Order: sequence, then C-alpha cells, then structure tokens
Amino acid sequence: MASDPIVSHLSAQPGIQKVPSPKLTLFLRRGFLDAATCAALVERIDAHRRPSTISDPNGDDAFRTSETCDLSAADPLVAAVDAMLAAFTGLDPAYGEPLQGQRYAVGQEFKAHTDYFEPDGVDFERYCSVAGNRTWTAMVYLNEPDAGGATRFKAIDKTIQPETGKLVCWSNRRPDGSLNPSTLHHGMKVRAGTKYVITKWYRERPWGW
Ligand SMILES: O=C(O)CCC(=O)C(=O)O
Ligand SMILES: [Fe+2]
Repeated sequence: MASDPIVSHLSAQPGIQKVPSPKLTLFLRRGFLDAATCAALVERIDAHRRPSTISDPNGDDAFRTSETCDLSAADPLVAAVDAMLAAFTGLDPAYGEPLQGQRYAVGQEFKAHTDYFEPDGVDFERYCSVAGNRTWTAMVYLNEPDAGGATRFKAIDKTIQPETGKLVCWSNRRPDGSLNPSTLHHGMKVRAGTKYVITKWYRERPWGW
C-alpha cells in the first residue's frame, strides 16, 4: 500500500517519536510549544470556558466533565499555533475545525471514546454532512497537573503523561481509510491540580469557514 503522505511528513519532523504499534498511528513530539505560549493559551481557556459537550449522548452525564474553550481564530496567538500544527502535521488547515482548549479540574475526565463520529450515531448527519468525519487529532498539553490527567489508549496499553508543550497526534483511521476503534482513548481523572490541553481535529473535507 502507498504510504500515507501525512505519516511520511510527520515521520520527517525534528523531535518526532512514533509509538510502535501495528494497531494505531500515533506520534509524540515533546516541546512542540514553549512554556510562554502554553501559559498564554491557559489564560485564554480560563477566561472563556464553558461546559464540554459530547455527540451521541450515551446516558452517562459524567462521561465528559471538563470545560471547553472555543479559541478565536482572530487571535494572533491562536492563529500562530494553528499554523504551527498544520505545518508540523502536513495537514491542510482548511480541513481543520476551530482550535479548542479543554480544562479539567480535580475529578474531571473524558471517559474512553473515539474522536470520530459513529456513522450510525444519531448525531452523524449533524456533525459530518459538510466536512465529513474526523481524520487526524492533534492535542498539546499546556501544563502538568499535580497528579492524574494522563491520556490512556487502552487498545495498545499506552498511557501518555501530560507534559507542558508536548504534542500527541494520531490518525483516527486505519491505513485502508476505515475508522479505527483502536484509537479509543480516555482523558483520565485529574487527581490534584488542573489540566489544560488544546485539541485540533481535522476532517475529510474543508471545514467551510
Ligand atoms: O484530555 C485528554 O487527555 C484527552 C482529550 C480528548 O480525548 C478529547 O478532547 O477528545
Ligand atoms: Fe478524544
């Protein structure tokens, strides 16, 4: 099979680490953002947060208990970070959803989920009719909570610890293009301190704004 150009692009980036797994295409890059940029993003998240939501509600009101911040693309810092993510991943910025921040206080989490939308889910049309499903996820930890808050990929038994500025990115699809359930991941409960991340999701087609 022809190699995925995004995987080739990512593999060539300085400082990149590929997590060895036949099940999942997952990369890490420590120090992707510097501490000052992370701190500036944390300030924005603190100022503009709202309760996080989920698609395809499953009856568990405690499934995602964090708060979310829609970061403004008109903010030069946000635009610069967005451009860095596109350049680093090789993904077309036109295919990206608006950058979001997530904040987890003690006890908050995002239980095991996949970032793609289930094609047979009630919310599929609503979220995917224009831009298609999510292809790649890029996430950057903005700080280090005092305890807890790791991201766990159960299917490959890999737990990633938050570290200021560390980028995690993965394909939500298998090499043949099918949705990959092995991307199941859990933003684990923060036990002490507060956790901040930014998340960027890319789609199959342009986002449309
Ligand atoms: O906070 C984390 O570690 C994971 C966040 C996540 O999976 C998401 O926002 O989709
Ligand atoms: Fe996720």
